[in-house]
Amino acid sequence: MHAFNLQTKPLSLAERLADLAVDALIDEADLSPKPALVDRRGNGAHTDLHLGLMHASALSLWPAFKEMAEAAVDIGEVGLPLREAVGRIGREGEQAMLTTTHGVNTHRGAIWALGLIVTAAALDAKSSTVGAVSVRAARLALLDDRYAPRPLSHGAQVALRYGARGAREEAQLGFPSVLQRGLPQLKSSRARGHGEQNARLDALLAIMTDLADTCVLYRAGEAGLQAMQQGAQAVLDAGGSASLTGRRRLHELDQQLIALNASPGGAADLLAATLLLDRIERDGLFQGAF
Ligand SMILES: CC(C)(COP(=O)(O)OP(=O)(O)OC[C@H]1O[C@@H](n2cnc3c(N)ncnc32)[C@H](O[C@H]2O[C@H](COP(=O)(O)OP(=O)(O)OP(=O)(O)O)[C@@H](O)[C@H]2O)[C@@H]1O)[C@@H](O)C(=O)NCCC(=O)NCCS
Ligand SMILES: Nc1ncnc2[nH]cnc12
Repeated sequence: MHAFNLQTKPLSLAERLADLAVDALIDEADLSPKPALVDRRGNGAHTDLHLGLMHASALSLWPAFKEMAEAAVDIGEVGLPLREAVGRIGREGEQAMLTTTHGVNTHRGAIWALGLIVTAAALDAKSSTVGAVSVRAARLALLDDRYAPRPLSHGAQVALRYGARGAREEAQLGFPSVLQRGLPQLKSSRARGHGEQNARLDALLAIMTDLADTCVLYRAGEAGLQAMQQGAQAVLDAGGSASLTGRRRLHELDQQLIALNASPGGAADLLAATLLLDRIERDGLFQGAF
């Protein structure tokens, strides 16, 4: 008999969804050149983040994503018991992330967005279109978790100061930045033959054109948000990241946002959500033997 058992056990639905979520986070981190964000080139506008930390953080979240999907399978319906189970698992995931990163917030927004998507997808693996999954995710996000602490987070501070719609509202509305900006741009750039990396960059830029990114508002105020939205639109208007002029505009945007300390971390999370929903819809969830 061979020393190794080369037959791998089929993944459960929860394991497959956790794999897809972690892959989406790693694909987002690796995508380059992203304006003012951590990527293969460097740390963007961040002093406390780097690519290795983003990868380690993504991997540390695998158990939380798996547990959220398992809770969805066990509980079986959208309701307060599932919302509160997922809230508890999300908070534990945040702790695992902070232990891994020694206290740096790498993926708080991503735990929220991708956690809801993983949970919603696991609730009904046969109904895994982008529309169906995002509606279930929104219904979950609309429920109030009685055990959630209400800290004066960066998002809460800019909501008070500017009246901005943050991560919570984005999910409660069914991820409009993903469904109306990121995914249509990803598909149209792919259809124009721009190549996968450029299509993903264009999807990120499309999200940035309209998002009230609370990271940018917190770090650089309304001037920073305007620079992000207008600069992203200028890249797309110039032909996107696959064109020479678009690439020049993208470089200018990178420099401008770094100078303003305006890192679009919320848009990065929503790109990861875009990639995850795209993979779930394109590849389906029935590759294992669950
Ligand atoms: C409901 C929560 C999302 C909490 O939301 P809230 O707005 O109160 O909290 P924040 O701590 O500000 O986190 C929100 C994060 O979401 C991302 N984001 C920003 N704008 C948007 C948007 N318009 N739409 C969607 N997502 C958005 C963003 O995450 C990224 O940025 C993070 C870095 O930001 P920050 O901490 O501000 O860091 P720095 O500027 O670098 O500051 P310094 O530390 O250097 O000073 C990074 O992590 C990215 O992920 C926002 O930060 C939800 O989190 C919640 O309720 N959690 C509790 C547990 C729970 O119920 N979980 C459910 C699991 S399904
Ligand atoms: N690539 C990235 N750089 C900085 N902050 C982020 N938050 C999520 N992804 C990020």
